[in-house]
Amino acid sequence: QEDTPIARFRRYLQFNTAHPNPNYADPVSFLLSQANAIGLKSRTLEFVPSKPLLLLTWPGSDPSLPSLLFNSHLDSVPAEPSKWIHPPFSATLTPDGKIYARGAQDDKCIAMQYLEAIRNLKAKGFTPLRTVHISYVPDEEIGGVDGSEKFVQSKEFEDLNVGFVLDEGQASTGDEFRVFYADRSPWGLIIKASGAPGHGSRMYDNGAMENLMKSVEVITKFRESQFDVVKSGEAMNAEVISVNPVYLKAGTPSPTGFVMNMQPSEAEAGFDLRLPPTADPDLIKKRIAQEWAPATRNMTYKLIQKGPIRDYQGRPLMTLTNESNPWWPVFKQAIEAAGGKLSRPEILASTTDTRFMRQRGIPALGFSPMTNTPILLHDHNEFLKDTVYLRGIEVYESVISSLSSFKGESN
Ligand code: MET
Ligand SMILES: [Zn+2]
Ligand SMILES: [Zn+2]
Repeated sequence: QEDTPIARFRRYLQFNTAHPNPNYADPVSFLLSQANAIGLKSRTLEFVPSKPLLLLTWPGSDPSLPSLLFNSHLDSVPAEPSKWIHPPFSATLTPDGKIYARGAQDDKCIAMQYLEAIRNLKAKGFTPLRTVHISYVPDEEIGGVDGSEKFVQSKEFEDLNVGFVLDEGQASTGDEFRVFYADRSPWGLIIKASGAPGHGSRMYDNGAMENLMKSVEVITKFRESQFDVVKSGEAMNAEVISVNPVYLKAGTPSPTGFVMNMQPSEAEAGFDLRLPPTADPDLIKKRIAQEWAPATRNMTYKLIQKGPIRDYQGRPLMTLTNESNPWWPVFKQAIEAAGGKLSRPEILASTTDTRFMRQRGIPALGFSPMTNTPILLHDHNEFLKDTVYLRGIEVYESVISSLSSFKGESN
């Protein structure tokens, strides 16, 4: 079997780590064998049975300095194989260099690039001043409750004395690398309507479907108001509140589908809501209770909040990207030293595990070195080009060597 960076990346992509039953054991043992080959220390933590967290360590020459943590998640979102041009866990490499796999961008690329960069730095005889850790965590895609959240609350994490974190970002369609100083907070919203059941032919008020559809209209209006701000150019996507319908559930099932001449007594809809870091969560909660799922329309709702919205001091979860964050210029210069350019720091439209580190006041940036690449996370036919992947390894060599050589004390 070939043993090149691309072959190793493809092997890692071939583990089926999709929810709801991600294979964690096999990718962890693969990563472990890679770590052993490179000569990194390793530990497998299990905060929840069968949900391993792999922690790799490259000790620095001054272990008293705060360390660096490079995080990536092991899991992936599901894929619909029939809608892909190549099977999502085949990691097919096309003649033009595209590697197709669920996870190619989100976020198995960085998982392997961290390792390849360290492999190369070691081969060049580089030794870090600060200790470098890599964490491979479970369950990010379902909120991180049994993964990063438990990890950052653990004694093991405390003992790492982490000074700065890099975690996943998102692809850039242009020549510049993107970097993210905050995420949006993810809420799941389930609204439920109930109403009188009745014959499909009858017209009456306050049916469950009618009540639900009224709410859907109200929410759609709010969605449009937010989207208009983006379309007019006043704000970026990630700077407004997004609310997108993700499922609808109603009707009386029959063997061939649904009973057509009955109006159901219950109807339900699910929404993905994302709040930018400075949004007021209480205001949106009020809006949900009063306008989106009002009891006066026989509606109830459930809000599923995943993770923190503020840090321990009650501040929005944001990492500074100016000179007052001593890691920032070091990171920026490392990108430039690798021949890259960073675009203006952004808020990430989606969500990552960095919110758990930022909650503790640890500076954390989102960064996945992919330029000239379509943004395909959670999409069909997710792919990454081999040349983009290999350039990313060089970028991390620069980033890891610069950050781990940084003498200045940050905290
Ligand atoms: C539900 S927590 C966030 C999981 C995933 N990274 C997302 O942004 O959708
Ligand atoms: Zn991800
Ligand atoms: Zn994802």
